[in-house]
Amino acid sequence: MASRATARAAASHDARAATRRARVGGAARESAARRRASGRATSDVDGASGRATSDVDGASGRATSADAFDLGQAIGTLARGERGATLPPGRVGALGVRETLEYLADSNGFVRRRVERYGPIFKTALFFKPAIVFGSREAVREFLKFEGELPADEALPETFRELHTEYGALRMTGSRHAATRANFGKVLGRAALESYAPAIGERTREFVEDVARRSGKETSSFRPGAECVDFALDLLFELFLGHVPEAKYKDAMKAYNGGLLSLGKWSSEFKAGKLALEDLTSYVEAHYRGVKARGELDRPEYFFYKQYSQAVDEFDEVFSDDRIATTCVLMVWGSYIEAAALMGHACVLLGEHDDARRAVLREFERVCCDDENGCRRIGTLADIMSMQYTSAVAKESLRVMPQTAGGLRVNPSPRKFASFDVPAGYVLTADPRIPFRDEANFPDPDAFKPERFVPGTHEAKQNDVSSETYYPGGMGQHQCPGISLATVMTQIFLAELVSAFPNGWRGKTAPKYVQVPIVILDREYEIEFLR
Ligand code: HEM
Repeated sequence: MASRATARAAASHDARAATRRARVGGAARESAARRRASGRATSDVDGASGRATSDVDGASGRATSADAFDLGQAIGTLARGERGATLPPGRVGALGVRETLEYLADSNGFVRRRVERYGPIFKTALFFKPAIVFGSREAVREFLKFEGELPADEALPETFRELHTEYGALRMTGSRHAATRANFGKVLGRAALESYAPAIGERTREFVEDVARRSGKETSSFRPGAECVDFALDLLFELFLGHVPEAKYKDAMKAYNGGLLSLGKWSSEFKAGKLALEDLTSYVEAHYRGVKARGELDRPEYFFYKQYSQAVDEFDEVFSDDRIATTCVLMVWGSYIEAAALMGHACVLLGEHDDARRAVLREFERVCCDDENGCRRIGTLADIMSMQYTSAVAKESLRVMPQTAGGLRVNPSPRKFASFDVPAGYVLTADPRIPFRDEANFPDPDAFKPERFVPGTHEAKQNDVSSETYYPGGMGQHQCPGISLATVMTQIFLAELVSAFPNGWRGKTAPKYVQVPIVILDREYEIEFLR
């Protein structure tokens, strides 16, 4: 409670300072760019004299209001041996406590305020580690040239590292990681989506019909934050295990997720998460062995198991049953909250944008409905691929309501990057939220405009998924292999929703979000459908 209050206080202080100092977008970016171009970008404490010199206005050279001496930053600069180095503008502080708490309280706002103040590259602290956050096209391009050599493992918190297990891809590099990713392609690529589509279509229709049945009155209410999470968890269990396990394993998955984000190994959440992981893995391993022993691996519901039964590691050794079971648990964990967050955000955005909602409905009717038979379920990848506008809604939802940051990488030795010095030990992160809000990439960036992502348009070509300006699943070696699955789930959900509730819906209050581990609608937030 106390730390939340501190975070809020820090956030509002910075917001006031930002309002005083900088305008949104162009001017601040230009000023930062000018500082860089003129080589006058300064470290927060002048290396030679120890004087505070932060944030000299790029155009005039006048000192600005942020010049007030910052003791925490001065101590941190000395302790980290950064005197004389030319780091990007920004503040790390002594231990990064203030920045970390502010980030945890409102991560999207945290990045937005700093971009307004410093431009598209700044230093800060993330999870108590000094970090350089960037997002211009040029910086991203330069980063990709060396990103493959950077360890991802060291940037992860200790609790996460242990619970993510030795089989977790986020901890791997090199040939071991490449072999692991080759298997992702088989369970998350095109053939996999083709295989999952009928189950996604069927379960989503049941889910939406259930919501519609709840109330015969004027309106029926829906809590997307809670209900999409529960739905996505069931569905992803079914896609990857071939069935939905009993409730205690769903609770175990939530406890496992809690453990991954716990503050320390001493915490009750970590201990509960560890036990939950053991329970889940034993359960999946026993189930997988049963399927294999009964010769059922070729049944369509066991597509995922089948692929992993043939998976090999970097030495061409087949995966052990234990590894297959752990991978399966990690995949459900890695996907359910992310997919649910996107479903919820897209639902809220469509509720607020009638034109977009009607366009999704028209597209669904064109693909799936006819006068004689009514509207069939979406059941094939071809159906999904032909719903380009609905796909664009999912992509634009990821842009206007980003749910995750980019991946974190630790810089192992001092380097020059984007003309700045980056000391060893700094986290480097290409943050998708920076290009997402850049006018140059997305004109009128605050507006929700799915048309931007309809294939064929100039913006769509420029911002293709995984481009240097649109990378909602991070970039480089650990780039998310599951965005397409989340998008497919969201497309089908939206299509069913607009068709079940053609008069639309609205929030009972303004949307509320939980910020950590990812940005997702609060479980209590309610919308009501209009009949
Ligand atoms: C819209 C939804 C999603 C978003 C925004 C998202 C975002 C991310 C991000 C930011 C990363 C880290 C990249 C990095 O460290 O560079 C990641 C990694 C990963 N994601 Fe997703 N994700 C989503 C959905 C999914 C789904 C549905 C799956 C399915 C299983 C999935 C599986 C993974 C895996 C396995 C990794 C680790 C890849 C590796 O280490 O090589 N994600 N995701």
